Amino acid sequence: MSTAIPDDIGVIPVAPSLLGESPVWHATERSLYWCDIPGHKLNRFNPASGQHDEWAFDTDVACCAPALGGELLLALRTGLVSFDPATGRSRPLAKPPYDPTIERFNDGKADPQGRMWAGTLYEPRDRAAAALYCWAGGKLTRQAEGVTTANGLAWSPDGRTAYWSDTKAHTIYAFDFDPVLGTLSGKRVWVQFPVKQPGMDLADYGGRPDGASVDAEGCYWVAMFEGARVLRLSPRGELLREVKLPVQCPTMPCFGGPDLKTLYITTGRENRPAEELARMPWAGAVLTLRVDVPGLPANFAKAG
Ligand SMILES: O=C1O[C@H](CS(=O)(=O)O)[C@@H](O)[C@H](O)[C@H]1O
Repeated sequence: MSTAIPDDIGVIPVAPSLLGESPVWHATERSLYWCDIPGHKLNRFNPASGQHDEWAFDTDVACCAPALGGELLLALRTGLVSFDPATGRSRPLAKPPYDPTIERFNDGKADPQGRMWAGTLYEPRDRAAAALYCWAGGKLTRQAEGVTTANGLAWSPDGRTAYWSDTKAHTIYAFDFDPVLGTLSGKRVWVQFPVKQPGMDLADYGGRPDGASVDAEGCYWVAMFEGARVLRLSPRGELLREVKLPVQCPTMPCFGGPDLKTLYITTGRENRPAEELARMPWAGAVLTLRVDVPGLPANFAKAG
């Protein structure tokens, strides 16, 4: 029997992604963009008109950020590009700073000053060899390391705290962020979730921290991959709210709509058991939830 969809949860009427990620509300286009990483697609949906567009790539499309000038910055497995949705053309910006046969970009977004940040996923997952890179002034530089699956990048409303997570370690870190220099310091564990034990039943597991977004009160909304829920954490890391979802693998929430009070949540279905997909047929869809506190608007990246 399939899990009932709660009254407060909506579903965007678009075919499911294999692994939806990096939802971002484009304020000037009044549209939501998101990536399907292994599906090699970038999606755009305008909720007012119902128009859906998609663009296919020949590699993994990890994350996207709207850019000044109408383009988008995309972190592909094969490097960073500036993509023009009007023409479908990509302009290469930077080569991958890793071996793309075993590593790829993962979660990323623009900071409040327009630098583009993207973390990586180290696919052998046998050591914490993934890192965080920043694109600014025409250069891609390594800014943090020591994780396996980089995720959860977000900034506090004053732009002085940066959040970053390692999904595999079930850990969210906080850093002091220098908005002028764009540097991270003072790395500390901000929230540690219980790690999944071998053979653990998913009903007894809360999930691991995946993508995230911050609201206007500085609270951190995080998708709990395999935990069928999103959480709202206070700036002190306390649990303020849990929203149960009708899919096992939410991947990232973002705020959108003209009032920034719709939470859009990407989800995944890749490699999930058939029994789970039969029970949770919305896996891979983008879910929606109205919230009381608006989100911070998405930052626009600078291509150059
Ligand atoms: O590939 C991905 O997978 C992880 C989920 S897992 O912890 O590796 O199982 C997800 O967090 C990540 O965002 C995604 O790109």
